[in-house]
Amino acid sequence: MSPAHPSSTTPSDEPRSTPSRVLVLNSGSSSVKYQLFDMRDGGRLATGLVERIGERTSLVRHTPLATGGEVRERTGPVSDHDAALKAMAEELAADGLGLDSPELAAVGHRVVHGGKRFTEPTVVDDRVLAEVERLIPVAPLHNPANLTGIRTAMALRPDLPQVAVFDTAFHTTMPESAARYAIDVRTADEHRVRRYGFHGTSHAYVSRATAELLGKAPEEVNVIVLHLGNGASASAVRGGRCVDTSMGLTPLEGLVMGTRSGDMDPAVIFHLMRVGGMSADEVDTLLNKKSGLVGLCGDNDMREIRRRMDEGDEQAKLAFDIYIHRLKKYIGAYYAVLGRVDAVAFTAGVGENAAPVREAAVAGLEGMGLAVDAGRNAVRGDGPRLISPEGARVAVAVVPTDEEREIATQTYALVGKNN
Ligand SMILES: Nc1ncnc2c1ncn2[C@@H]1O[C@H](COP(=O)(O)OP(=O)(O)O)[C@@H](O)[C@H]1O
Ligand SMILES: CC(=O)OP(=O)(O)O
Ligand SMILES: [Mg+2]
Repeated sequence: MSPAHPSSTTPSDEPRSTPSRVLVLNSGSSSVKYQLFDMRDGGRLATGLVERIGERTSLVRHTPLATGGEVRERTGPVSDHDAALKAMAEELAADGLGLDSPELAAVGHRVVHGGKRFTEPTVVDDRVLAEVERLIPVAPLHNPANLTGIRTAMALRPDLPQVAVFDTAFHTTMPESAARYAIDVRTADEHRVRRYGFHGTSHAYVSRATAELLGKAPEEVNVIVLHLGNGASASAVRGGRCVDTSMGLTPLEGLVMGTRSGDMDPAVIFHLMRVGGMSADEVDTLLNKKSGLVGLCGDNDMREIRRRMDEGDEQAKLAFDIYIHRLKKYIGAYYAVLGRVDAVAFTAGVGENAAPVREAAVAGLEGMGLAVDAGRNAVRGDGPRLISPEGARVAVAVVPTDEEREIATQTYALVGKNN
């Protein structure tokens, strides 16, 4: 692929090497996170985020790792995703790492909903854009932001491959018995109602990294992955392939999350509409944005919930107990689905940092071979680590996820293959 523009970062008299940088965009409903990688050595050149998009106090934070410069941070209104991506492009350009760089090989995008069709990372063309757009009704918080990210990057660098890496892809191996809801088959098929699952890039990465931690090949191990971030999901991975996951048609099903309810009797919705007089949109907002931990106790950050619990706050304690109860149910369910479990891996913001959550989730499961060693659980660290006692039948581990690196790896592999 030939670069479109000359760049200030590469003196014109130097021979140009094959482009080896990948920019990864993870656009959420109100934030854009980005990372720039040099794929020759896997080094991170820059990372950044734009938060609270659409508010007056949006935050832009850029960390120029390549130059070793100071973290740059500013607050002020960033009106929409388009503006957020322009802010990102400016920050990168200020470090000589702009999108016009001939060293950029591709942009990798996290796309949350890819339906049933996309089982692999895919170079974006009009057909892909149309399909991601068609799926907006089942990922209203995520797919529109993902599309804006792709379109803006395309406008800035029309010559560059844009690669979509789908949250749903890893889960397409689920058997029909796990993927189907027990509803009328014709209605389900007509409206493509089935369980797709999300956070797949993280579940794939963490299940592989867990096998590595155990010194085994992915094909040899069965792992339960607990991705506990603001959005949260569990998966059952047999020999490297996903056989069940807790999120469904949309990222609302399953575990208790920061702002989402997770599982409940679907009749709650009819009840709220018929008896509570709420509209479909109001119930949607209630369950996606005002439920979960924030709905139960007013806070969605596990740090704040633990702090309140330390002060004897009963509401925070109940929210924590409900969160843990659901988590434990999924561990049990996936143990049964897998039959044999080699490891349970905790990951994402809560899973990697909240030792009390890990301890409580596994408490009482000694009969299943699951236990946490208090000393090991209390150790803070960056890398994958075991927290189960020596000689435990089932390994319990903390395995930090790295969705951006995984997206970069998949993007670079695909672009390399196509060249
Ligand atoms: N030190 C910590 N202790 C407990 N919980 C933490 C800690 N750091 C982060 N978290 C939790 O992680 C959440 C964010 O997780 P993250 O995986 O970054 O979410 P997302 O990618 O969905 O935005 C926070 O809302 C908070 O609940
Ligand atoms: C799919 C999903 O829930 O993503 P996130 O955790 O980034 O909101
Ligand atoms: Mg996340």
